[in-house]
Amino acid sequence: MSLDARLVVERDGFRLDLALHVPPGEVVALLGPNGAGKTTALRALAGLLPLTDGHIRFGDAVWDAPDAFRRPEQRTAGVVFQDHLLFPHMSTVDNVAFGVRARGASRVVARERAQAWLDRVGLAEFAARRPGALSGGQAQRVALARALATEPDVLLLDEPLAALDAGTRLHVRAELGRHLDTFGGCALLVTHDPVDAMVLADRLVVLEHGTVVQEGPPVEVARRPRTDYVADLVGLNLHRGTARGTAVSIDGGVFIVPEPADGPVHVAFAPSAVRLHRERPAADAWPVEVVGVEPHAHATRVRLSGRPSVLADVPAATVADLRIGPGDRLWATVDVTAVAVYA
Ligand SMILES: Nc1ncnc2c1ncn2[C@@H]1O[C@H](COP(=O)(O)OP(=O)(O)OP(=O)(O)O)[C@@H](O)[C@H]1O
Repeated sequence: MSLDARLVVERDGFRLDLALHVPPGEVVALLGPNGAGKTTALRALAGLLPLTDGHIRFGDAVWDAPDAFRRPEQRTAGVVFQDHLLFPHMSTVDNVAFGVRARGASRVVARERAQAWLDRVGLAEFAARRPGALSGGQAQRVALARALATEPDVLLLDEPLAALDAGTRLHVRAELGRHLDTFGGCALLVTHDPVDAMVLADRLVVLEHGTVVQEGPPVEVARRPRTDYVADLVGLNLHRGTARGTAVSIDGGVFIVPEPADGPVHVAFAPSAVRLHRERPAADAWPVEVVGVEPHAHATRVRLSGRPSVLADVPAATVADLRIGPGDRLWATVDVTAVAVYA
């Protein structure tokens, strides 16, 4: 059964309007900048926030609609929040058993299932510990076990890895990925982190100001960003221009692209595809001024203003060779084979 929703939530001048259809087995990542409405969407799905308008249905069951509202415990959803919210006075196994009990299982069945799930997340020996005696990564895995132990139809994950340090995050992400692969229900993951989204999700839905600005498979979104936020997220230069054949006018300059097009287009390319020169090397080079130089991964990232302005990742040797520094005037070219052009 699928999750089908149109989430409209209005409050204090903010409006979320998001249509979602998630078939069983699909993992959807909701991405977006601060205040885009991601948590609002998740809270509405969990039943912690009523809709202003729209509906939430799982199969034939109506979770929210103008004339119906199911409380959180009446929805077959499992929720994992960033701060995992385990009960501090209960043992780990009781924390996991709690949700199972709340859905009507006997104490014995709930404990058995909780113990089995702790085993699956590799924490069997921590069953008797209180949450205060667990590390952040362990607590997050307990929260995941607690959500999955209820055998939810819909799994809602709100920044489940955000509170973890980089090393722990890597492990918990891999483990979460394994559980999501075998999870047969619908999963929604809210995240700021493009890596989490790319690794864990089958589909990305990008929200800005409460509305969807782009959605699609991760590879597609990463190759063809449609907003500055998405371009920044996936680390590409993005420009909008008007194409006439292989010439695209962008910001008053002319940019040569590999494939002819006509009309309004997006032009995207990686900073590593930009080449910098002291002397004008070719007719398609354009003048740029260096406005920033900073280390970036294994290269140096150079911010350049011009028509268009771009980011360039250049090897340290090139920076030294050209003596690149703020205020320098250089020429830029782009490896055209690395340029994506799309309407
Ligand atoms: N309790 C609240 N009462 C009124 N407005 C709220 C409340 N919580 C959030 N908002 C507003 O709703 C909008 C969306 O917030 P939301 O927390 O859903 O965004 P988000 O995409 O999850 O952001 P973040 O990435 O910062 O967590 C924001 O404008 C926010 O100020």
